[in-house]
This record gives sequence, C-alpha cells and structure tokens, in this order.
Amino acid sequence: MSRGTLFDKVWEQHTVATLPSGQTQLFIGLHLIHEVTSPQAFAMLRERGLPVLYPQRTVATVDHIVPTDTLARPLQDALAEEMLQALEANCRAHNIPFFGIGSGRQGIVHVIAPEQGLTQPGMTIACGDSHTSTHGAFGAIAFGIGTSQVRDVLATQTLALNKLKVRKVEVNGSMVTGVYAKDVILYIIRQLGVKGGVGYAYEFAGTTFAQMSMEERMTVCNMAIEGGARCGYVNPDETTFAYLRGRPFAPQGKNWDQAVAWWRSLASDADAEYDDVVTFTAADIAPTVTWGITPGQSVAVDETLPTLESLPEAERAIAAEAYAYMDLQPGQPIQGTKIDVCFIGSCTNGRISDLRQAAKVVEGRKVKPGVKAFVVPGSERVKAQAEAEGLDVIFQAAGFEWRNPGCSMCLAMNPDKLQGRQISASSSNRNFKGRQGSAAGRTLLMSPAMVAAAAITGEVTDVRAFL
Ligand SMILES: CC(C)[C@H](C(=O)O)[C@@H](O)C(=O)O
Ligand code: SF4
Repeated sequence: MSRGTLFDKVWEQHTVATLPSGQTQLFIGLHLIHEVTSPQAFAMLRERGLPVLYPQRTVATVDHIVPTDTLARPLQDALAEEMLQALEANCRAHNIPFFGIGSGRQGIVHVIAPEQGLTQPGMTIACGDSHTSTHGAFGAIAFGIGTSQVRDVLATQTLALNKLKVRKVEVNGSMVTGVYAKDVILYIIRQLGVKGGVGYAYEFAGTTFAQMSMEERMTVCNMAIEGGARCGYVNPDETTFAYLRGRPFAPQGKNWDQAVAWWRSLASDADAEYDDVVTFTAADIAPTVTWGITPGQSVAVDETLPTLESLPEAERAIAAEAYAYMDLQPGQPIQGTKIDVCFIGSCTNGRISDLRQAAKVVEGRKVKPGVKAFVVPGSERVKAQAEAEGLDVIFQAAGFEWRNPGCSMCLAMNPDKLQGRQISASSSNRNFKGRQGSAAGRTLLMSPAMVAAAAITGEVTDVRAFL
C-alpha cells in the first residue's frame, strides 16, 4: 500500500505482479547497458534463443574501457577492442541504440542518459552498474543490477525484486563557500555509515537539495550506493523540469505539459510516511576528504584523523586496516598530505559544472612540478561544452592534461592507472584498496575544486583559501 512517498508511488505504478516468493515483478522503463556487464547477459539470451523484448527501452554506450588519449581503432588494448566489438555486435543484432565513440553522445552511462533527457521522473531505471543510483536525482527509482538481472531485463523488461524501505535524509540550509554536493554526500555517508543504507532507498529532502542544481543532485544520488542505499532520489521540482526541457529524448509540445503535470503528482506527499528520518544541517558541513579505504572514512579538511579509541568499536578494525594501507597516522592532520596524481572526472564529478568549479581554482595558477594532473570529461557533450567555454585552455595552461571522455582512473579499466604506492586526489566515488589500477595505490576522495587545489600545491589543501 502506498504511504505517499515517490518511491511507493513509482513502485506501484511499475508493479506487474506479486510473485509466489513475495517479491515484486517490477517493470523497468529504461535499461542502460555498457561493455562490462552486458556481454554475458547477451550470451545467456543466445543460449536460450531468446530475443530482446523491447530493444528501444535499452540504450548502450561504452565507457569503462575506452582509452582517454588516443581513440584510434582498433583500440591498442586487444581486450578492450574485443569488449567494444562485442557490444557493437550485440546492439546491431538486437536493434539496440548505441552511443559510440565519436557519435557526440558517448560518455559515462550515468552522465549521458540525463544529458540526453532519457532519464525522467517517475521512471524505473536499471543498469548493470552500481552507480545507477545517480538517475534518482530526477525522481526516478534507479538502481544497479548484476549480469543475470541484465539478462532478465533484456528478455522480459522486468525484474524480481524485494521492495526497499525508505529513509528520508533531510539536510537544511545553504552550503558555505567551498562546500559542494560531494562534501554533502561524503558527510552523510560518514554520519550514517557505508552500510547504513542497506535495505533502504534514500529520499534526499530539505532545503539544501531543493537549492541544488540537477548536476549537484546527481553527485549526491550517485554516492547513495556508497552509503549502502541501492537507490537514492530527490523529488522532481521546477529545477528538474527546467533541466529536462528541450533535451533530445524529453517529451515535446503538448506531451511536455502532460508529462510535467504527471511528474509533479509523483513527488512525495507532505504527509508521506517513512521508515526512518534523519536530519542534518548544511552549515555543519566543511570541505571533506577521505583518509581511508571506504568512502565513509572521511574528515573535514581542517580536522585531524580520528584515533581508534574515538571511533565506535565496530569501525576500529577497518580503521586500523586503513591506517596501515594508507600509511597515515591517527591524530595527524589530513591537510598537507602529499599528492602524486590529481584526477578530475567520473560519473560523480565529471559534468560541466564540476569542470567549471575546478577551472575556477586552477585559472592563472600552475600545477605543482612533479604532480600529474588530468581532466576527463564525463561525456563527449561535456567535453564539447567545456571547450566552447575555454576550460580546456585554462586546464592545459596550468599543466593539466585534457583527455577524452570515459570512466578512466575512477576504476582504471583503461590505461589510466596509478603506479606503485602513488597517492591520488580524486573526484571519483570509491577509495577501495587498489581501485585506481595499482594494487598498492591510494586514493583520497574529494570535490573537483579540492582536487584542483591539491594539484596546485601538491598536497591536500583547503580550497577555501583559493576562493
Ligand atoms: C564495472 C561496473 C560493474 C562497476 C560497478 O558496478 O559499479 C564500476 O562501474 C564501478 O564503479 O566499480
Ligand atoms: S565513472 Fe567510475 S563509478 Fe562511474 S560507472 Fe565508471 S567506473 Fe563506475
């Protein structure tokens, strides 16, 4: 029964049946695929001789394995070329729209679907990728799925799922200068824990999110999964509609007005019932940096690292493991930590507003000698926009490399990798051990503006000194 949240309303609208298991058979409005988690799913369809039921409800792009320097085909990495060819062949065989390299529409899957207007309020969206939660910024129920579920969606356009509980995560007030959406979500994850959201959808509510742009909301929802919540969402409002209007796949003309009225009706009711409510104040949030091996291990840039005794008992073992791996000490300041590589990009922070914020810090300054710094726009469209604004010139004049779109060193499934024990300042979303291409490599997560400041000084720096 609906209790008035957007989550409940959208779930009910998409319920096909209640299965004997008690699970819901949920219709998936939009299915996004990329080269990493789709090949086996297509292979399983082939084995059973099954077609793709609604090919026009799936959209494909290539993002994880694309090199960001030269895009000449065949790709230099034979395995990457093979994965790209497999995706191209599967899309051709099943008549699935494919946004390939050079199409003007390629990019990280969670960047391109919103910018094309494919992601819309009230939809159910699935993708074989954990950061599918990003699309919840539009008031969609969007979540990551595994490869066998990709198969299920291809074959039936539905999934068998357990309904999630809903936690309202309310943040109120304006963010202070130097604090960005990234800091807000890192703060929330620090407060609620990386497993705090397991079994929940997070509804991000309150004036802080109401004031945010769509790109900022995407940054927040992107990392809901890092807090354990399989999906996160913001109720659709005027900001959402203004963003979508006129985008290639957005409704047009009379359909537009109908769609907006419909989307408006889906927002959570004022008296909606939640399974849990937590409230924070934006003024308490400072520029934030992770120091450990989970996105929950973070501090304000002007804080010292926590002593083990100061942490809840359940967090001490992983903190001790993090200190050993990162070679950092409890009680030391995070500010001043030396940085080798600065990476601006990813589905968390590779959009145009992210690049603008970073460029503002970089303009007229130089990257510290010895630091490798590079920018990877989230999509071909973001890259073109940034170049039209001259951001590429600002970055390159400062000593940054300006690359082609893809996931790049967020996950390092392409040639962009840390070496040995290198330590990165990264605008991405995961700081797991070995995440960025070197088994011993270390990652500090922060906002793009903070990465830019680190590139200039060669160490973790409070971006507020640059603004
Ligand atoms: C490759 C893919 C399955 C993976 C994910 O699911 O998130 C990747 O995008 C990541 O960020 O680790
Ligand atoms: S940018 Fe990173 S987090 Fe996002 S989809 Fe690519 S690898 Fe995953």
